[in-house]
Amino acid sequence: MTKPVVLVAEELSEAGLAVLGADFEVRQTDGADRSQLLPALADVDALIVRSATQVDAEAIAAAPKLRVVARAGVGLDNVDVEAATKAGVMVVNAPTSNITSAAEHTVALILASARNVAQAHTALKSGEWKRSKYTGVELDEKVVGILGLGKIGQLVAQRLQPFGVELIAYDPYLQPARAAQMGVRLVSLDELLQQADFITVHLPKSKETVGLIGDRELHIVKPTVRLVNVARGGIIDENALYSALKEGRVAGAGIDVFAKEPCTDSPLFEFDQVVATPHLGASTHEAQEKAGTQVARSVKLALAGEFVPDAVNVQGGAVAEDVKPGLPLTEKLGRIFTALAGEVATSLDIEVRGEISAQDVRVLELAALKGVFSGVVEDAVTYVNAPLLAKDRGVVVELVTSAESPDWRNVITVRGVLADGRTVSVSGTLSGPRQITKIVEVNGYAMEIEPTEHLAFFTYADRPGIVGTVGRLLGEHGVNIASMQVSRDVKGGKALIALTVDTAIPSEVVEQIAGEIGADSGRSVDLED
Ligand SMILES: NC(=O)C1=CN([C@@H]2O[C@H](COP(=O)(O)OP(=O)(O)OC[C@H]3O[C@@H](n4cnc5c(N)ncnc54)[C@H](O)[C@@H]3O)[C@@H](O)[C@H]2O)C=CC1
Ligand SMILES: O=C(O)C(=O)COP(=O)(O)O
Repeated sequence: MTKPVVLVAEELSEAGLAVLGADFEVRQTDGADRSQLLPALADVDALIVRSATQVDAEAIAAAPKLRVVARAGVGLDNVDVEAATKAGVMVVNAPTSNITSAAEHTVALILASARNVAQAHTALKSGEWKRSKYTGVELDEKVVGILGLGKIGQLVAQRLQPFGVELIAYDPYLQPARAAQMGVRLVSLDELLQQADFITVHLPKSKETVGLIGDRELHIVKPTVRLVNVARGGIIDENALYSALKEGRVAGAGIDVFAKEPCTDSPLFEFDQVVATPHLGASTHEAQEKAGTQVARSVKLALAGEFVPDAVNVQGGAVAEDVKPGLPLTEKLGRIFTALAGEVATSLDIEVRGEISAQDVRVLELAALKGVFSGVVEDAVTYVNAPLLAKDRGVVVELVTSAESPDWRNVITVRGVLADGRTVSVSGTLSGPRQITKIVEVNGYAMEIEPTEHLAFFTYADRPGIVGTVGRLLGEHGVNIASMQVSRDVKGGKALIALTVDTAIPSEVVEQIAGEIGADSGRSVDLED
């Protein structure tokens, strides 16, 4: 079997490569070079990048086999998540891998700016012993304004507290009480600009935040203010900052990120009071090891078709331990549903009953849809595009939960209404300490069978001799029965035979059996990949 191909388009830690191990063919390319990147994408299953690779719609279109884009770091502004979602490609990042490093680098730039470390260093090494020129300012009793009190903003706040600063922040998406717990007072953007002696930016780059600190804003700051940006270039408008520095409306700046990178000739470099680093916020051994191993694990999970907690374009977050075993079961229920229905339903209910309904089970809806559409569309169906496939086909999907489950501790049902009004349903459960999966209901008939690779279901008028006929016909075609169950509504009413068999039943044999027993319906289901 050929190994899945993982294209590593930027430097990835040894530890990350080690996690990928021997199960993958790992290729390297320079993601910043389009002429290398685009052809290299032709047959890759996964792509790992940092901030220098533009994973835009063109790159995604150049990668027809691509299943996951992994960003070994935080910012996803270089990945077109919408285009990836449309193509069914999962996008993951490593959201906490480098936040400590970014926060520490921020503190380094704040202190470097306050005490002219870089300028004095350069002067001294070129033979100048200048002390008064590089007189700085203390942090003690100063006001530090944090733009964006998210993961990194909060770590910066914690780290600056012991310096005796007053902390204020602008973040309209955070509760003031939560900020107060961290010793930070939430204020409006203008209040922050007017009050702060140091301003540090920790916002994501978005339509809203690009240019958030522009000309107007830099006219209302204190002239003694020092600005630090370890978030993304362009959030502080570079031209506006240039003018403000030139006109003495800003005292200094510490800049790690630029509107266009790499950047080696920014006009900002002409100012002695600007200390700059080449996007080094995440560049520590520790952060790179964490980012590399986290994304490598996510890539492995994604390519194995498993749930990936760090995925950003599919329901993320931790899946409760009790819910995890329900994922493969629910996907199988979806596939059985489609085999039984033989067509796309107009509406689908994913019902989760019993103890697990107390957990966040939304991911089970995705698993069901993945199963339902797996046999239907040509393209690979993933947790990412399954909801889009349902939407495109006008299938109304509802997740229903209930704590009540009279017969089983937990039951998951996929039930759908077809165009002619018929209802098709299939239910499964996980039982015992080993979480054995069982199908416990099909179209209203109770049963207990394992969802093995090959299944078949026949509905017919209840009468003697049917089991024998089914057994004989399968035997004649060399299909070995592993288990068989008969379930009926009332004696002499309708009955359903559920079979598990060792090999796939050819469709003509299914038809022959259905014909000989006068079945209303006969369906075989193959669950192997
Ligand atoms: N220089 C470097 O090497 C690194 C840079 N970064 C960048 O740092 C930035 C922050 O990262 P995290 O703290 O992990 O993100 P986060 O998502 O945890 O925090 C962002 C915060 O900004 C707030 N926010 C969003 N839009 C806003 C708006 N329009 N106005 C005010 N507040 C707004 C959010 O409510 C949130 O609290 C990102 O841009 C990321 O790409 C991250 C790691 C390393
Ligand atoms: O994680 C982030 O958002 C960063 O900015 C780090 O970028 P990098 O991985 O160092 O190219």
